[in-house]
Amino acid sequence: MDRAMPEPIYRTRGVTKVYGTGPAAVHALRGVDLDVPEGELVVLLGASGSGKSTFLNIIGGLDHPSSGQVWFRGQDLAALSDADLTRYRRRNVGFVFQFYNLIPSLTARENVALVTEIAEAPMDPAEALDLVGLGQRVDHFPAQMSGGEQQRVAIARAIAKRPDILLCDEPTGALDSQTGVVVLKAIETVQRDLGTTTMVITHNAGIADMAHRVLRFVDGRLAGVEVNETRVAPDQLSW
Ligand SMILES: Nc1ncnc2c1ncn2[C@@H]1O[C@H](COP(=O)(O)OP(=O)(O)OP(=O)(O)O)[C@@H](O)[C@H]1O
Repeated sequence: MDRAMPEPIYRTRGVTKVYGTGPAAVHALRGVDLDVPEGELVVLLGASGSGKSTFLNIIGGLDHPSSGQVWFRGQDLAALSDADLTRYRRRNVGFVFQFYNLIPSLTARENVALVTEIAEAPMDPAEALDLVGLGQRVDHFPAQMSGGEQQRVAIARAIAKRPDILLCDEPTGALDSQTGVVVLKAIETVQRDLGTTTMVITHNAGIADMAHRVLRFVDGRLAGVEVNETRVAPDQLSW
């Protein structure tokens, strides 16, 4: 192993995913080998359909690969039963998607509490909301908040159970750039203050400058991995 590389939180080898069969088969992933170091902020770039979401869904335990291995801290996810994969997902993984999926009839605090009530050692919902800069908004309903604020509630909800990994699929995709920066700041705070390994899919190549590591997907393959020597703060990104 490369000595400069800390023990990876994820290791994937030969991961493929084929949707459908015969002439209609779609080869979404064509053999992905990757090591993700613990605690990093990783950005995934690539054209639409290049396999980014499929890859994130597989390492997040939402889907199984067609072949290949995914190890999470040495545990082969492909070998887990559906029940064990669900347990892994619940304990270890926080998800954030493009659309916030908050429950409209619940306040910010109550939306986060839905998760903390079933987690093992959660944060207080107010603490999680404070971390993403919403300490003053805990009793607001989604309709009373901007898109960026709602997305930060979704981030608070994802991290309140103290997951080891935060997986974000186009978290700023529905936001203007100014609001997007505030959301990216919240994601960076989580990665830095909690040490949560964080992976972010984006179509906005400028966002890659805030990452430790940048993964480029092309047609179901990992075409390149770059390590940023210096990182750019979210409010200094150009996009
Ligand atoms: N459930 C599915 N059934 C069939 N094909 C699928 C399914 N999910 C994804 N695909 C196909 O797999 C390929 C990879 O899709 P994926 O969503 O992983 O790409 P992506 O890089 O995340 O794209 P985008 O940036 O548009 O979200 C695409 O050709 C897509 O149409």
